[in-house]
Amino acid sequence: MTPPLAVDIDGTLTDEDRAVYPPVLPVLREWDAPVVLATGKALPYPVALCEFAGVERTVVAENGGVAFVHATDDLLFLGDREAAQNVVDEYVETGHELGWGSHDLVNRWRETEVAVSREAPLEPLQRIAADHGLEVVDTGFAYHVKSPDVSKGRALEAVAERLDRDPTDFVAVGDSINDVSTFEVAGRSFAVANADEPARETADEVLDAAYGEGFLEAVERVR
Ligand SMILES: O=C(O)COP(=O)(O)O
Ligand SMILES: [Mg+2]
Repeated sequence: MTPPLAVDIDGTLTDEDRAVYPPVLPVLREWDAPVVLATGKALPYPVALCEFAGVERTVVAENGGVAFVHATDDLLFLGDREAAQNVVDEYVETGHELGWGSHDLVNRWRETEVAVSREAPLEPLQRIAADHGLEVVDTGFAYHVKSPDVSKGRALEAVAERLDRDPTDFVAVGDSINDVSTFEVAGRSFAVANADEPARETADEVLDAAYGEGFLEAVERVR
C-alpha cells in the first residue's frame, strides 16, 4: 500500500542551488496516495509548485501557519501574523532591514508569520521575538518569526484529518529544524543527507543521498 507523503520543499525537493530537482516532479505527480508539500514559504509558492507539477494542491505553508486541502476545499489559518509583524516592526525601528529588497516577495503573501534574511543580525531579532513570546526558526534559508504553537506537524495533523488519514500513515522527508515536528507526527521519517542536526536526530532514517536525490532514495525505500 503506497503511503501518503509529507514533503518539505527547500533542501528536499530542490538541488543545492534551491532550484526544484526535475526528477522529483514525475514521482510527485504519479504518487498514488496523497502528497502534502509542507514548507516555510508563503502559500503561493507551494500552490504554484503543485499546479506546475500536476500535483493536487494539498499544502502546508508558513511553517504550518496556513494550510490548503484541495480535496475538501479547506483553507486553514493556524497562526496570527500580527504578533510576528509587531516583532519585525520593532526590529526595523531599531535600524535593521528584512533583507529582501524593496518589494519583499518573501513576505508579500504571508499571513501568519514573517521571514527575515539570514544576512540580517539574528541576536536582536531573537531578543525582540522573545519579548513578544515568539520564536525565531532558522531553516537554513531564512529566519522565521513565528508563534511556538504553530508547526508543520500540527498543520499536517489538521490536513490528515481532512483527508481522513491518520498522521502516522504519512512518510515525511525533510532537511531542517522546521521539519522536526512533521517527523514527530508522521509514521516514518527521513532526513536527507544535507539535513541539519535537529532534523537528522529526529528522523527515523538519515538518507545517503542529499537534496532531491535524497527524496528519490526515500520514496524507493517506501514504495
Ligand atoms: O523558506 C524556508 O525558510 C524553508 O523552506 P522549506 O520549509 O520548504 O525548506
Ligand atoms: Mg527545507
